[in-house]
Amino acid sequence: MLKAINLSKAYNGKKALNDISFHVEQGEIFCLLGQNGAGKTTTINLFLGFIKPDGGSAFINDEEINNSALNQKVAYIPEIVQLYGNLSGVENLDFFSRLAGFTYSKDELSEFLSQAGLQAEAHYLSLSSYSKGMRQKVGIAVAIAKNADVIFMDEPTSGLDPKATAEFTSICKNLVAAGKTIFMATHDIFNAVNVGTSIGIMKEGSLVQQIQTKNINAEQLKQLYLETI
Ligand SMILES: Nc1ncnc2c1ncn2[C@@H]1O[C@H](COP(=O)(O)OP(=O)(O)OP(=O)(O)O)[C@@H](O)[C@H]1O
Repeated sequence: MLKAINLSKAYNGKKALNDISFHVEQGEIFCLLGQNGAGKTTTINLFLGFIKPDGGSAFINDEEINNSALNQKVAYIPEIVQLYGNLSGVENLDFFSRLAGFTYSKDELSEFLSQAGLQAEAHYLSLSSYSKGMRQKVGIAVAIAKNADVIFMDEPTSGLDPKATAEFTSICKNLVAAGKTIFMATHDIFNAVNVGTSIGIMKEGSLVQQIQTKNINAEQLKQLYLETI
C-alpha cells in the first residue's frame, strides 16, 4: 500500500531524510518512532505530496506521489485537527466532506461521527466545546467520509488521557478491520506496541530499525529505542 524507495530530503544543505526505504502493507498500522527532528513529519509530508523529495520515490498503491495532485484516497490527521469552532461536528464534517467532493445527508454524517467514536450528544454541539480527543474523532470521521484508503496521523495520542488513548486504539483497530491502512508518527512507545502492527525507529533522518510488534513488548521496545537513538 505504501512504499518508500531511497527517499532523501535536505533543508538548507542539512539532511532531514537520508535514503530511507520501507513498505507498509494494506491493513497495517505502521508506527514511526524517533526523537524530535528525526524525520518523521518529513516522511509523512513527502507521502502527502506537501514537499518533494530530493531523491528517491514514494508510492501509494503503486502510484508515485505527484505533489501537484491531492490524492483523494489519502487522509491526514495532524496533531491538532483544525476545524471551525463556531460550527458543530456535523457541520464541520459536512464542510470538509464537500471540499473532498462528497455530499452526505445529516444522518450519514452523524453515522460517520459515530463510527469515529464521537458520542451522539456531541454531534450538534459547537466545536468550541470539544476536547482534543473529540476534535480528533471529527478528523477520523473526515477520513471515513472521504473513503480514504490510507490515513496518516502525526502524534495522535499526544495530550490524550489514558481513556481517550484506549478509545483511539480501538477506533484504529476498527479502521484497519474495515480495510484502511494507518501510518502514524508518534513518541508514545506503549501505544505503538498496543496499536501498531509494525514499528520503525528513525535516527537523524535514517530508518534504523523495523520491528513487527508481535515480536516485542513495550519494555523491550523501550530498551531497543533507547539503545538505538
Ligand atoms: N520546513 C523546514 N525547513 C527547514 N528545516 C526543516 C523543515 N522541516 C523540517 N526541517 C528539519 O528537518 C529535520 C527533520 O524534521 P521533522 O519535522 O521531520 O522531524 P520529526 O521527527 O517529525 O520531529 P518531531 O518529533 O519534533 O515532530 C529537523 O532537523 C528539522 O529541523
